[in-house]
Amino acid sequence: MENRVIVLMGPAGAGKSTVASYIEEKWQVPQVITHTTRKKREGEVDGQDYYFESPATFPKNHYLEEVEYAGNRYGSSMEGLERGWQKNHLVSIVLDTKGGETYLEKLGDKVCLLYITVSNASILKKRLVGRGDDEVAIEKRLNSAEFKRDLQLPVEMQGQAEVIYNDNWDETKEEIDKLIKRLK
Ligand SMILES: Nc1ncnc2c1ncn2[C@@H]1O[C@H](COP(=O)(O)OP(=O)(O)OP(=O)(O)O)[C@@H](O)[C@H]1O
Ligand SMILES: Nc1nc2c(ncn2[C@@H]2O[C@H](COP(=O)(O)O)[C@@H](O)[C@H]2O)c(=O)[nH]1
Repeated sequence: MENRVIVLMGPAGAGKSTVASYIEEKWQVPQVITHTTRKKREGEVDGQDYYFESPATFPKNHYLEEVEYAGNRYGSSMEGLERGWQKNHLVSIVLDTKGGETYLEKLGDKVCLLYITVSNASILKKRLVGRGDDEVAIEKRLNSAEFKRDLQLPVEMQGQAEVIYNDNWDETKEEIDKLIKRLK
């Protein structure tokens, strides 16, 4: 079987991490862990949700791509991807759309792009509040250029990415199950 990576993109709060956890639990598709300088949210675990870095340690890793998102740095490594592929030929990674474009450029048909969004963007803030995010961090995120950019799938990826509207979790699971059965 050829190695492939499902790249999950979409606006903050759309449900990218929720989908990544679901496909890991239900379909044993491991998640590639990325690096960030962002502060841990309550319940997040180093090495499980992210490799949490300081501004001093972040540049010491070797990245396939790295971005700044709402004032924090994020990066993913080829080593992380290879570690995932040692466990399974199909893995997933959660990236912003800029990272998704880089993956497509660098990895070509090894990449399966999946854009998760919602029909009404006003629900996104409610989901971030419900997740327990800090109020100041939510405002900073919602006002960031990166959040606004990721409200739409960039033109370059239109027609190349699957799009799922995660308005209703039961319906989303059905869509995801169909996609994974095609890729497995
Ligand atoms: N279909 C859904 N209906 C209601 N709540 C949902 C749904 N999907 C996810 N959520 C909830 O919305 C919140 C945000 O989801 P999640 O953390 O997966 O979003 P995300 O896209 O990864 O966000 P971010 O980019 O900010 O990390 C979580 O509390 C999650 O449980
Ligand atoms: N291009 C990359 N984007 C990444 C990476 N790791 C996470 N992300 C994206 O950043 C934002 C914010 O994430 P959050 O956990 O702080 O909510 C989100 O869009 C993620 O998809 C990465 O290594 N590269």
